[in-house]
Amino acid sequence: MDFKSIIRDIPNFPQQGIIFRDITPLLAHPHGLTSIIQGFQTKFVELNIGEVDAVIGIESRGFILGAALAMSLGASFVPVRKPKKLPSAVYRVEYSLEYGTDTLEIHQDALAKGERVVIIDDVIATGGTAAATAKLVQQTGAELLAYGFLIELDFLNGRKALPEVPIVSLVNY
Ligand SMILES: O=P(O)(O)OC[C@H]1O[C@H](OP(=O)(O)OP(=O)(O)O)[C@H](O)[C@@H]1O
Ligand SMILES: Nc1ncnc2[nH]cnc12
Repeated sequence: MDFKSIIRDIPNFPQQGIIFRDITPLLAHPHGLTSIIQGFQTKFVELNIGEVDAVIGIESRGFILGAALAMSLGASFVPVRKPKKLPSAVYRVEYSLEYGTDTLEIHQDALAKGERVVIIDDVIATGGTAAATAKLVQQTGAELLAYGFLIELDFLNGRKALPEVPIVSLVNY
């Protein structure tokens, strides 16, 4: 499937100068989500990352892709959320976005030490969100195997902000 031809470009959203890559038309396509998940799985197999115990999905668009991948792999799904959403004890990290700053949290008991995990999100821009999520995973003691992004904005060099694990992206701009 030609993802790029289905993803919609919205200029000047949510701020002047940003081209927002809108994945809703791809999610609306009857085979869109299946093709994305197949894309992740094929690339993870090629990279030989091995058995995945848990998929970490980053709020909110990462929940859609992460939950679908977890189902397909027969793995756990663990949400990383914006602040004050998770009800039990959390680890917390602050990070920068392409536009603004934010905080992310994970439940302290969400992952066991040594659990083998991948982090999934729709977009890597500056890499701040994904790097913050790796810090949260590190605090739990789980093992980060790889990242999966539907979209990578190459010109922002986000992958330079990430730890040295394989990075899969399905569409590049
Ligand atoms: O690489 P970065 O510069 O950190 O940017 C990437 C993040 O920005 C977007 O999230 P947003 O905060 O807009 O949240 P949403 O998924 O809830 O719309 C996107 O879904 C990624 O999570
Ligand atoms: N340009 C962009 N399009 C969609 N999501 C984003 N998240 C950060 N930058 C983005």
